[in-house]
Amino acid sequence: MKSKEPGTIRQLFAFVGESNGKMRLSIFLAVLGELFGMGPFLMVAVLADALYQGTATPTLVLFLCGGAAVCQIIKMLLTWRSSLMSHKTSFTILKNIREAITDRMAKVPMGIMLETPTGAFKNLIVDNVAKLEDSMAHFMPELPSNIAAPLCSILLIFLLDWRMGLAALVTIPLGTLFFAAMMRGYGPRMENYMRSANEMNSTLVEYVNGIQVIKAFNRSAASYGKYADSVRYFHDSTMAWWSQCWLWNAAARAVLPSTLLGTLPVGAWLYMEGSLSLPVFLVALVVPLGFIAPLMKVSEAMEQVSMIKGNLEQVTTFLKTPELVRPTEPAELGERCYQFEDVHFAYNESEVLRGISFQTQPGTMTAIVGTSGSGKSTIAKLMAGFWDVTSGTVRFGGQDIRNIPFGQLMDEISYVAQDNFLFDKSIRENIRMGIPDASDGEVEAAAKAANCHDFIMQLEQGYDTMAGDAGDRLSGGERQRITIARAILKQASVIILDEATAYADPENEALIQQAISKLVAGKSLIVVAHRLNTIRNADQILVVANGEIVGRGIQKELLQNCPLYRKMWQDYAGSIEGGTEDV
Ligand SMILES: Nc1ncnc2c1ncn2[C@@H]1O[C@H](COP(=O)(O)OP(=O)(O)OP(=O)(O)O)[C@@H](O)[C@H]1O
Repeated sequence: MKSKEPGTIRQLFAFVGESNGKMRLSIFLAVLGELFGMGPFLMVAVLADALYQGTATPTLVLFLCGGAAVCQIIKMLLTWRSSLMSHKTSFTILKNIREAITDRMAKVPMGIMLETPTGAFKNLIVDNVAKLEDSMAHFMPELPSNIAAPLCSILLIFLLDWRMGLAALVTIPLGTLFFAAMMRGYGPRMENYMRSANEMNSTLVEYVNGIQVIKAFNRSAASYGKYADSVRYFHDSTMAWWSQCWLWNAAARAVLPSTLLGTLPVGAWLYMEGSLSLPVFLVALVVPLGFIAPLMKVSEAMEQVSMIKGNLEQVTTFLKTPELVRPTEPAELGERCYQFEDVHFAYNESEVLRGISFQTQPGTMTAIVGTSGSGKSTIAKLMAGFWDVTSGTVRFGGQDIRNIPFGQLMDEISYVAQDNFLFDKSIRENIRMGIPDASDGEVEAAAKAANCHDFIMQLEQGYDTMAGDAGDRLSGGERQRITIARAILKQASVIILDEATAYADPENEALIQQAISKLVAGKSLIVVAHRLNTIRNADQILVVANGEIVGRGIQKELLQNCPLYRKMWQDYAGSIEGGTEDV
């Protein structure tokens, strides 16, 4: 419920952590600085009065001027300390927010991480948080001090003459009204602005990633409809927002500073009437001019609150993503095999797996085949613990997978996905990720087993070539073999291959198959397969259609009693004759 959500400032303070005291002190110093900032005005009032009364002496003038200078210096020092502390605190808040996000990233279902566009995470961690810094560092200490400064000025004028105090306030109701008109619907508009900015950034990242395809088809940026739409939407929503604000903003900024509209006629009338002295008249004219700037800053601070709110909302929404709850103590594992017991799974509303039950045996190969979109990869992702089941149980080593710490499960399995990701580190370090403390010899042995040693040695710097630099020169199959070398080095007891050979050419496929056979020697292998020839010798083949297992057994059995498998095999055989191999 929205009303139970803590306010923006409270939410921010939740991230202040160890710097809570510093932030409060910085606010206190800023307010104190403003109080000292009133000193010179007070001195001017006293001096003007003394001059007018004819009681001014050189000592008094010197004392008042010195006092004004000291007040100004103290104000400067206090503001400087306050600003320093608030910036430091802001960076602590940003650090805490970023840590909270990255901590959450490690705990949310891995599937969410894999399926969220990279651009969205970049927005969240870099852009959103950076925007917060600027708003926070100034907003936190300046808001109280910017409120304190006008209040002190007003108090001073009221003390000198309450009628002039009222006259100085005359523009505030009208200015506030204009300001309120500007802020109408600000929150939702801001949210819309940020959503459209995020969407534009995400599609931009997607566009850059897909630039090869766009060029290959000789298309312009505008032809990439999603990107063009998101830019247009960002432009339209920003313009709609600002055109609503501009008029009221200009009106508020024009009216608020015009305190002379009240003080000049009222003061002149009271002075001529003889009930107001000239020094008080002059002070009442000048002092309000000093509180206009802080008041304008208060109005800007209101905008900043909305900005902070919008940015914080993105952060808190992600922080509320339910995490995968796993124990911290290692679980006792039996034989390293999987048991699916009546597993149902839905990504959102619609179920993609229904009543899946099967068991794998240690040291054997289980293949999962089926029509496109039937749920094969989802089964593999549940095995890797990327998502939790909706109902039913996935067991590994006899334990419910939810009772196994994520790190322990990851030590047991190697998950080789289709989009074989290489970090922008040296190829050696990419392979070493399998076991961070592996020696160079072990890394090279794994690379040899995965049939990558030869092509790595042909690269300019061999194993020390950066994967990013080599990226263009590595074929999909070569990249695949590097990830297999990584998995070989890891020595996990279970290997999960998700469509590992889907896009390899025949020569690469043979090399990949050799690499895989070394990878899986003596291990349990689960393979999500598109090419039926790679799994014809599997110990168990599961045929999936529409989220259900419609056939299971070895190839020979399935060819006899599973019509879908028979058809897939016939299609596959036909495609080979027809010159392509995809099923
Ligand atoms: N993150 C997701 N959110 C929502 N739906 C998803 C998600 N991932 C997959 N799906 C849907 O779940 C269903 C099963 O997908 P899955 O990738 O497991 O099928 P698959 O058999 O491996 O398909 P393919 O062989 O084409 O890769 C599909 O309808 C797919 O659109």
